[in-house]
Amino acid sequence: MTTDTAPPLLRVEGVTLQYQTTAELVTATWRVDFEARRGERLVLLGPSGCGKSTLLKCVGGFIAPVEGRVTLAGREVTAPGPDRMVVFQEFDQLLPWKTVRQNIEFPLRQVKNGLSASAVHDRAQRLIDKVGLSHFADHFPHHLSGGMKQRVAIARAMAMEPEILLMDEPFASLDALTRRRMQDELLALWADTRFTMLFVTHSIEEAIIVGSRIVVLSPHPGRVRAVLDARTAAGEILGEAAARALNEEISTMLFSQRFENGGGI
Ligand SMILES: Nc1ncnc2c1ncn2[C@@H]1O[C@H](COP(=O)(O)OP(=O)(O)OP(=O)(O)O)[C@@H](O)[C@H]1O
Repeated sequence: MTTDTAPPLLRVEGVTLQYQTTAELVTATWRVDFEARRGERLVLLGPSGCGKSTLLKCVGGFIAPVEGRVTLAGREVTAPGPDRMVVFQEFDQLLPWKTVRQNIEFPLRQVKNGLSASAVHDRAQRLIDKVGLSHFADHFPHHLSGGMKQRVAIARAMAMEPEILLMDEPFASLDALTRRRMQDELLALWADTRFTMLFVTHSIEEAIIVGSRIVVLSPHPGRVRAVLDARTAAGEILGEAAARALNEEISTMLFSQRFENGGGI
């Protein structure tokens, strides 16, 4: 459970991330610092190109920082691992030749010295039930809607019981109604299991709905502009007026930067 005195689960310290292309060296983020406590829903919010996805990939262990470091539960992140599962935006992240159940069971079976066959089955079934896909367990991905596919991707990631769930704009490709429903479902799932989540979005509304704290990043290269609470001191969802005020505060921050930097959100 989250306590303010517990050491942070995730620490991102002075992280600069770059891409070397044939033409140039692209600096995606510049000396970024933030922390996530256990059980927290931390959102990375910022305009397109500010390095949100690159930061997520770095926490995932897919990209190494050129400066700074990332630690999870005190261990430096140097490679991908089952303690950090990622859910992407794309609908095609599932294996099309496997059913819902097989998609969820597959990574569980890959874990060395892992679970018995019956434990794999039970854990997959529990997650299938949790995300409301009990009637679709034996369906293939092409029979599912976009929202259902994202539920499978979330269930698959959660079945691994990672230390932290990394979500890269997971609902961005969904229609507005489904997106809203998925946000609520994600919060219900969180209320049930209190997992730690790092969630990337460029939607201010989504950040305020989904996050308990929001890291606002400045435009390219991404730097931390502010870290804001998106819940009351008691951890409750913000009232309408407080949510609107927070939205305005963030909009002002992002739009003033936009004109300072001549860039677009
Ligand atoms: N593979 C790559 N090679 C070179 N540059 C890259 C690569 N991937 C990203 N970049 C650049 O790094 C910067 C950060 O990109 P990133 O995708 O992390 O931003 P983002 O905030 O997630 O944007 P969006 O919201 O549009 O997805 C951008 O300038 C982008 O052009």
